[in-house]
Amino acid sequence: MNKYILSLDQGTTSSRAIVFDQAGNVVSLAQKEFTQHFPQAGWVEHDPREIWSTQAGVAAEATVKAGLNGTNIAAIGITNQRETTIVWNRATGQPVYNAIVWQDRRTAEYCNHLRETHREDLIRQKTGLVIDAYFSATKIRWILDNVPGAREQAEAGELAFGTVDTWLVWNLTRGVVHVTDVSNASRTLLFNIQTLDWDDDLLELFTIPRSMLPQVKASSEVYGETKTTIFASKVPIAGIAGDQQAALFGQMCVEPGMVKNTYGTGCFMLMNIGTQCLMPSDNVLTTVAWKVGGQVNYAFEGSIFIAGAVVQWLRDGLGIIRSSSEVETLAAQVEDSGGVSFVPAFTGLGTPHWNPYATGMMIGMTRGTKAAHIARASLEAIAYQTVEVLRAMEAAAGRPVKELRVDGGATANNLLMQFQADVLQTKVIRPTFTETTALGAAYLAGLAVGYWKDIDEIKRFWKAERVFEPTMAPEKVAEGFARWQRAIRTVLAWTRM
Ligand SMILES: Nc1ncnc2c1ncn2[C@@H]1O[C@H](COP(=O)(O)OP(=O)(O)O)[C@@H](O)[C@H]1O
Ligand SMILES: O=P(O)(O)OC[C@H](O)CO
Repeated sequence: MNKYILSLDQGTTSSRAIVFDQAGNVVSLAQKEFTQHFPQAGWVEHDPREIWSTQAGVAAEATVKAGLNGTNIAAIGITNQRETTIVWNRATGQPVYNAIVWQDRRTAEYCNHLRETHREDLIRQKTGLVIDAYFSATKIRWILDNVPGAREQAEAGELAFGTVDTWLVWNLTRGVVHVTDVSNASRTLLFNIQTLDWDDDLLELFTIPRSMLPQVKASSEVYGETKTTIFASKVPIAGIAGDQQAALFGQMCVEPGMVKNTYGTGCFMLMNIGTQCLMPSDNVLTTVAWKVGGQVNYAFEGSIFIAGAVVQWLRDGLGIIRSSSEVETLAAQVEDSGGVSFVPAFTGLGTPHWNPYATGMMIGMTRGTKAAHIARASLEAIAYQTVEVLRAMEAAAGRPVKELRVDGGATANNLLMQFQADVLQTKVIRPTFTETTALGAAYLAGLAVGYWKDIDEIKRFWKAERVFEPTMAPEKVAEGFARWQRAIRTVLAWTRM
């Protein structure tokens, strides 16, 4: 009987499930968007039950579409939007509050206070991260402080915390397994990436009881078996990684120095730095890439909070396009942005600025400004933010980046990819298969159960579909980037910190 790997990819805007065969090909795919809740300015929440129901729904759909049932599935791999925080009651399995999403800024004030009163460099040495509302710790603390009775229940050992991977495994095993993997743990601001354990000093600082936390496992091992009725038989859950780390693995950036950039809701650039935990002084993060075969691999990361989401905003907020793909046709109607600069800092700024209060700004409009110029300025904003991150990463690594592997929904946009290569002055390589996040989780799961022998076997599945070579004159590149930097400075001058 042929066997397959089922990958569950729980993203910020949708839940996806993909069935892969042994050659790394897609056999079937199902996807469902779910509700975004914005209860106050700067707050972003998801309903954990909707995360689970959409994920369970697409898992069943993809399996059925492929004509399979649980007996044909060798293993399940899970990958997820990271940092998003869920706290639930261990006995009932019910969340005590909505999931607080990675983009949520409600704890920015508290982070500012922490920055003033605590040694940020010490926290950085332990976690590889900066103090920012982006990460899970302050979100857990907020739930314990604001949901009536939550702190008492947590202290009595009645509550469990998890990032989305943990929540999915808990539900897939009906409350039997409470685990996460090292890559997700490294995004919480509670995990010491040197000792690879939850850090007692940080737990004390954020007043979080250790009993709430999941057990931290490798990214590729059998964590348990499914107990849900979705599958006719028990299926091993054998791979977990945060979506950006999974994409790094799916892109086969397995050698130090290899870099990928994923263009989804946000943009996340990761560079493999090998087995040593290096801490650059710049605002580049250090994170755990994965633990496979007993070996931990680290990565540098640059995080951009708004990338493809700016295109969604043009569609849903401004209504100047009907579908995301229309942005390319619209932007192609003009040669350039006509002097318009757009900084889409809708949820603050990440790397390298780390400013939670920054908001969006569009500047340089005239009577001649058309929707096409705004579309173009939006795509340019994605590309220029990426330039800032890549330059910071090069400074951290002490060497230039020669090529960038790209993936994610917005890489379908050829105009954006060509402009990206131009302004980076670096080769941009798009693989044949751009759902690398799901692929990475599938690889991790497959390796754990012997579906694939080793990394060398899966390496040969990666193939370039198109290489975008830089063609723009260097003076033009420099002029455009200088204008972008001026726009960023203007946003930061406008913003309080
Ligand atoms: N042709 C396109 N040009 C630019 N952006 C696009 C295009 N197609 C999709 N996108 C953007 O890509 C994002 C979806 O990518 P995806 O990788 O599915 O993201 P996520 O995993 O964050 O939900 C959306 O924000 C969407 O606006
Ligand atoms: O849902 P995505 O793919 O935009 O990824 C979100 C990141 O994991 C946030 O850190």
